[in-house]
Amino acid sequence: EMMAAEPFRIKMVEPIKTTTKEERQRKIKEAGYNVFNLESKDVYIDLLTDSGTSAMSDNQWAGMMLGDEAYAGSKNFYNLKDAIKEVMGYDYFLPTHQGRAAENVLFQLYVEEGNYVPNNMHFDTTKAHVQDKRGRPVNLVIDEAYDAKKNVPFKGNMDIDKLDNFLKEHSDNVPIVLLTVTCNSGGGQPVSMENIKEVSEICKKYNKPFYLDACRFAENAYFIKLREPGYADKSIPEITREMFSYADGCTMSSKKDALVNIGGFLAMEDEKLLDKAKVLGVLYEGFPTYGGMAGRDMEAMARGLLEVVEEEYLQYRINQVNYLGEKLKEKKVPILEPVGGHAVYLDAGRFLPNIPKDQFPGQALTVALYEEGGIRGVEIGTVLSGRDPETGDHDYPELELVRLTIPRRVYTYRHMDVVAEAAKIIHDKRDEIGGYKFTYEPEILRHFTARFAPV
Ligand SMILES: CC1=C(O)/C(=C\N=C(/Cc2ccc(O)c(F)c2)C(=O)O)C(COP(=O)(O)O)=CN1
Repeated sequence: EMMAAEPFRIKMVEPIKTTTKEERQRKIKEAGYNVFNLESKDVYIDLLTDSGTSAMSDNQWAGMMLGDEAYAGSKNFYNLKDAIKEVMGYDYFLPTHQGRAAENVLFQLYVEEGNYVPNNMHFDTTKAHVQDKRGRPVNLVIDEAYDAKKNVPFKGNMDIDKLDNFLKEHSDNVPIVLLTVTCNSGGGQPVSMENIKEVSEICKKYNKPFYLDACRFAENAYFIKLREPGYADKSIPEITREMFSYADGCTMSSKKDALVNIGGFLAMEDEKLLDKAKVLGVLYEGFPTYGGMAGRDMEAMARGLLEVVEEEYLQYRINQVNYLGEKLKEKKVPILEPVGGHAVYLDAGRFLPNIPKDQFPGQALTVALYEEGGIRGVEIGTVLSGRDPETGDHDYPELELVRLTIPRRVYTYRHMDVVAEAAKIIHDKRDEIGGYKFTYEPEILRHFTARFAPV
């Protein structure tokens, strides 16, 4: 059947400027070789994150004009409640200003000093908020997740035996079990419905609350439809409702799979939990019918949740990310396989094998991408991983990656070609690339504001 083009036409554009290589070399030096310190105007193709960077639809923008900014009982809150019910099946939710705010509330309710919190893989804000409550994040993803060359359909899966054994040994010290869909730290890899069901059964066996980190739930559902037997003929909402039916609730950063620039929520089945969450919501986010957002933001989010589960959108979204991955593979640039739902992850460890982990190969490749093409990726490796609180040494992750994160409905296939070309040019001269050292290393979430120098 005919190939499909983008399921939209473009009504407004946001001009971007190219810069010269000399300008970029000066800018990145001034930024302490940390792309988080760059100004957006100095970035040509910004692949730092898919979080909050989506393009909204005309339907969502129209919703921005319908903000009911009542302090309590905003109609946008009720529209959002209906959208959450439609797509996730949950009756109760607490709006928050973004995903980490939902994590903050949930973990304050559940996590106490010394607790373990199992997850397939914690992303860094989830890890940071568990640690902020003196808990210990534990990653129990399947071993294949750490083999960048292994092409496995559901690489985000929790290792069920590991989880069972962990709970057998530590059950009294585990207040809650999380599952991140898709698994960002592992390469935007999906979790199968069967695995979600199995995690749910184990949590019931040990009587543990089970929450999904739902940031990229729609992309996860699309992979289930494509790859899992029995789901090819199901609609995306049928699949998403089944996913959430196995969990007690979810944290959600709407900045990803709700197609908005700000916002999030904590959703749950249990009204009593909502009552407890509301107390913290009032303290940290705002009255429970706005939760740190304007009414207009909630309206855009309600409409975004209904749009993100549309199949032709997901087909376009997943195919565009995969296109970049295929282009890079054609050019022999090492990437993590299979290509993720929201990003292509360059395998900096294989790309720059001569740079030791404590000289940050991912950081070196991120800097090179900016200098070569004005492209901003993000290091997902030793820098992001931070230091082990017990040993004080770097908390070395298995993989040294650079995430090329594709915003939703923003860039064209031509932009993908430019990114692949820049990566190829760097790959051809990779022996000239050296490592980096800290000149300033902050205490927590160091990757945001750290400064580096070439060793
Ligand atoms: C699976 C998961 C996330 O991916 C996530 C966020 N992700 C970001 C933004 C980001 C966050 C921290 C960084 O060091 C970073 F460099 C990028 C991202 O790009 O991937 C959050 C938190 O959701 P919030 O951002 O709405 O609070 C919770 N869970």
